[in-house]
Amino acid sequence: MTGITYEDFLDLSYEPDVEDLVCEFYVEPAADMDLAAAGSRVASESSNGTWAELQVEGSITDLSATTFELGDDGRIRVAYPAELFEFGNMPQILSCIAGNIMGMKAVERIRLLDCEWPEALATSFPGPQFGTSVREEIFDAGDRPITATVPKPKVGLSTDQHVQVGYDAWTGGVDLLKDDENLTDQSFNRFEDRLVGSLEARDRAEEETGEKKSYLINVTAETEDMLRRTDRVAEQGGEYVMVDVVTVGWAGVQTLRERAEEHGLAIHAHRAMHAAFDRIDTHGVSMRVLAQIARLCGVDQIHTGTADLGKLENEDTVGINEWLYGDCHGLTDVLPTASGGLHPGLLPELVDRLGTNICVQIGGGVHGHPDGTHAGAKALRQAIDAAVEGVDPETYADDHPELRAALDQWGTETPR
Ligand SMILES: O=C(O)[C@H](O)COP(=O)(O)O
Ligand SMILES: [Mg+2]
Repeated sequence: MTGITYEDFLDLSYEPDVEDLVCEFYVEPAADMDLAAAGSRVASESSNGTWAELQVEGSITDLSATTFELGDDGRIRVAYPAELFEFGNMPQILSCIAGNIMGMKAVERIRLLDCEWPEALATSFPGPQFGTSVREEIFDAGDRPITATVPKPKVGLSTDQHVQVGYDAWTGGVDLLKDDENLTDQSFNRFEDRLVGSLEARDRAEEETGEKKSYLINVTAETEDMLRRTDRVAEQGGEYVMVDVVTVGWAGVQTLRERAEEHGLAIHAHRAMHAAFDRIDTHGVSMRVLAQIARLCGVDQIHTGTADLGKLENEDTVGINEWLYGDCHGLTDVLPTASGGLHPGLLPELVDRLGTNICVQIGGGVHGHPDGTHAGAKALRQAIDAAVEGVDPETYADDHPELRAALDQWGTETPR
């Protein structure tokens, strides 16, 4: 029998194995602890230790995590052995690396900042089916970002109104109609009616414009309902489903990913509620890690912010997007979506900061156009075209009246 205490989880000479999952945390220790003590408690509680000394036999420490780096700025790095995890089970992994430690009294604050995913663990997940290729494969969008719009008000439109707004937006030049995060199957706008009506309107819009159009319909629900709705999207000839990944939970996303592949459907991920985890920058789970999890679980598009240009607080949108584009042991990349308080006047700066390999999603900045949704959609497309061509929007607006009206309305101000 050997006694094992939390101090056994600290080893500054440890060199992580290539199969370890390495996590970086920011830690503020409790008042009566230093960073070494708090850091060892983190590794202990998130793997196989606890507050008390344990008497164990055999090689149980093979499953222990090791804190191997203590930074002056409160950053620590912890290595987790692969055997600690059930491969392909995201909830189990998160119950380790972002579980009890988030509420543990040994730390005042703790934030999971970043993960280095080892190959075997990363590839035990499917990753996205399509990722950034949707721009080319579905929309033939060339060099420009694809565009989406969410009808506003976010809930309350009848099905007929919602369908009409979609038609007006599509024919104005928008690629994707998107449901809002809290619209699913309510009494004023039933999922089934909205699905059938919108895809019929999509077909008409495609015929009129000669462009491919698609619909991000929100299937967020209890898992069995979500799958039934996904089946219906496929039966009706949709290309995408949309899901609120944080509120539905990662188990639900994993299940949805399997069903989406059976139908060849892409997944658009809305991140509603992410800020409960990542808004306070000294605590929780960073958006960077949430985006990594989403990629492993297999979403094709995800909201990653607007690089500080919109109405929502943003963590490092550029850095998160770079991670989503970068190599992760051969997993397909993810198309970042910029959304939340955007309007046409912000697009040159947005494209400057984020590039064109994105989806630009605008709600209020389309439907709040002084001449309505159709004109708002035209203004959005004109602003995109101007940004991609590198033409100043003021100049472009000289012979594009819809863009002119949008610029007169909102200028280049960032809304709140
Ligand atoms: O779901 C979203 O992304 C938001 O509803 C965007 O809406 P907004 O463009 O009006 O901020
Ligand atoms: Mg919304």
